[in-house]
Amino acid sequence: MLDSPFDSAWMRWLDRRVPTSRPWMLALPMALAAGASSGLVAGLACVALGRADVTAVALAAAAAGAVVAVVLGSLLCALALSMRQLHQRVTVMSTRDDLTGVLNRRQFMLLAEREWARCRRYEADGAVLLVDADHFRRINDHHGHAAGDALLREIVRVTGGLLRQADVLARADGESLLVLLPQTDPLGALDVAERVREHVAALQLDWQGLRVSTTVSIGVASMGATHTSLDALMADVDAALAAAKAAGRNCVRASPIQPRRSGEARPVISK
Ligand SMILES: Nc1nc2c(ncn2[C@@H]2O[C@H](COP(=O)(O)OP(=O)(O)OP(=O)(O)O)[C@@H](O)[C@H]2O)c(=O)[nH]1
Repeated sequence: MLDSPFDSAWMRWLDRRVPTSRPWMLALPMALAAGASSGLVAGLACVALGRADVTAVALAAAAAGAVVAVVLGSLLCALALSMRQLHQRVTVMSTRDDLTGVLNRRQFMLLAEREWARCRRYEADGAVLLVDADHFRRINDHHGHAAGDALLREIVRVTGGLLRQADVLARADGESLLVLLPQTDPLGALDVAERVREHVAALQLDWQGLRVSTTVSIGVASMGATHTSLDALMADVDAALAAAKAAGRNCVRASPIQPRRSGEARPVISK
């Protein structure tokens, strides 16, 4: 949950009492309570002053009180509903990437930190992938920034379609994505990375009659005992991506802590 002025105690109180679909649930009880109490007060005042028209004054006061309460209740409802919408919008803006709609890096790091702690606590498996589009500058240069944007969205769509519900997909920055794979061992992470690589390589964006495509290089790092912090893990995944780029792109490289596959000189898989 975000820290924001919308999280103040009174906002939360109001929010609980104003269901989106039934705003009258606040206005109606307020009107009844205000009408009854102002009628009662007016009636008592009439009795105290010895006036004869007790009932008429009490009824008039009750009606006036109810009207005022309905107006106030409606205003409060409108305020609560617009604050809620604003809160939802601020939450989306601060956690999601505008272009692709997936989580932003900041939010990813919060979730990764939690997963990191869980893995350490229970000695569980988990992995992070860093997926970076290859030579993306050329896409922008040849087809324009809008085509690059559309291709990025397609890469996100394709990648997201390959992940489980518990996995987390985020935009790291520019043309790179981060994937968090909870409960995934090193070989499982390599398999996911390889599938992402293959599916992106097969992607063909139809852009103004032209076929636009790209490949991705992917770094993989598993949450192992050798990492003393999440930062160390992220440094490993950066290094693995750099190795994939250096190896010619359109391939997957894992950080050295990955167990080796039989016969491999390095713990990597590639195209
Ligand atoms: N269309 C579009 N382009 C972006 C976005 N973010 C970053 N880029 C572009 O991605 C390109 C990244 O360029 P580089 O860092 O040189 O990397 P690259 O060309 O992909 O080369 P390698 O990563 O080394 O394979 C730049 O042209 C950026 O403008 C975006 O949101 N939309």
